[in-house]
Amino acid sequence: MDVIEVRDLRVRFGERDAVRDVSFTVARGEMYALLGRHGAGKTTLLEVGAGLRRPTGGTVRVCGVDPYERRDALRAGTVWRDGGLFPGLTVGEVVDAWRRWTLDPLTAAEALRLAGLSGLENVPFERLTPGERRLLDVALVLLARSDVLFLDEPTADLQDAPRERVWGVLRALSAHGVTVLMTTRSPDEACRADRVGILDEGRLVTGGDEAHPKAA
Ligand SMILES: Nc1ncnc2c1ncn2[C@@H]1O[C@H](COP(=O)(O)OP(=O)(O)OP(=O)(O)O)[C@@H](O)[C@H]1O
Repeated sequence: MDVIEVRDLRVRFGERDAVRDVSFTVARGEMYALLGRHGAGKTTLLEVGAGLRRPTGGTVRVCGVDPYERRDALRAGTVWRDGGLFPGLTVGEVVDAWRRWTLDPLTAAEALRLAGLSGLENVPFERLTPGERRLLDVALVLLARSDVLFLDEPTADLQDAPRERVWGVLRALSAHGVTVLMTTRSPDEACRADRVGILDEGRLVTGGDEAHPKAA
């Protein structure tokens, strides 16, 4: 079954369609990158997929359910580009605090291992590199056993080594069946995903259901 199904999606702000007639699917364990320029509609699409915004038209299903109506029923996590700021706390303290708000969480050690941050429990948040901060955000959504990730420009502004580290973690998660819908403005980054959908002024100009290797 496709984990993410987007059909004829339209999102209108006032007089303007930010997303129009967009259809695509993402299979379990697949990494799908939405590539587009500034203002192309990537974040809006991610918000709808994550159940944070109701579409104007069309449908979105995540694991077969409407993410806007039944967000609590989904094990889906979202990481925004700006990410969390946790001054004054160590990595372990951040994760422990998050666990207290999470139903049936993973252990802190397991979430940090999956996010490639094992051994950093005692490191203050301020000492983390930008890449490690991004991965800490990933660890926090993994705590809730999320198997669908919506990632807003996960490698933006990272240098080569931390970017590789983030990709390594995402690849490992994908290999274990985690489904990833990510956005990027970089064609090079997009091409590293299993599939790329190019968004231009709200329309998916390529990357709809015409090419779907994992469904074959
Ligand atoms: N809440 C809103 N109200 C009105 N217009 C909005 C709102 N959110 C987004 N837009 C508009 O919708 C269009 C798509 O915006 P969106 O943020 O989805 O693009 P994006 O591809 O994510 O861009 P960026 O790469 O800059 O994040 C833009 O024209 C934007 O100005």
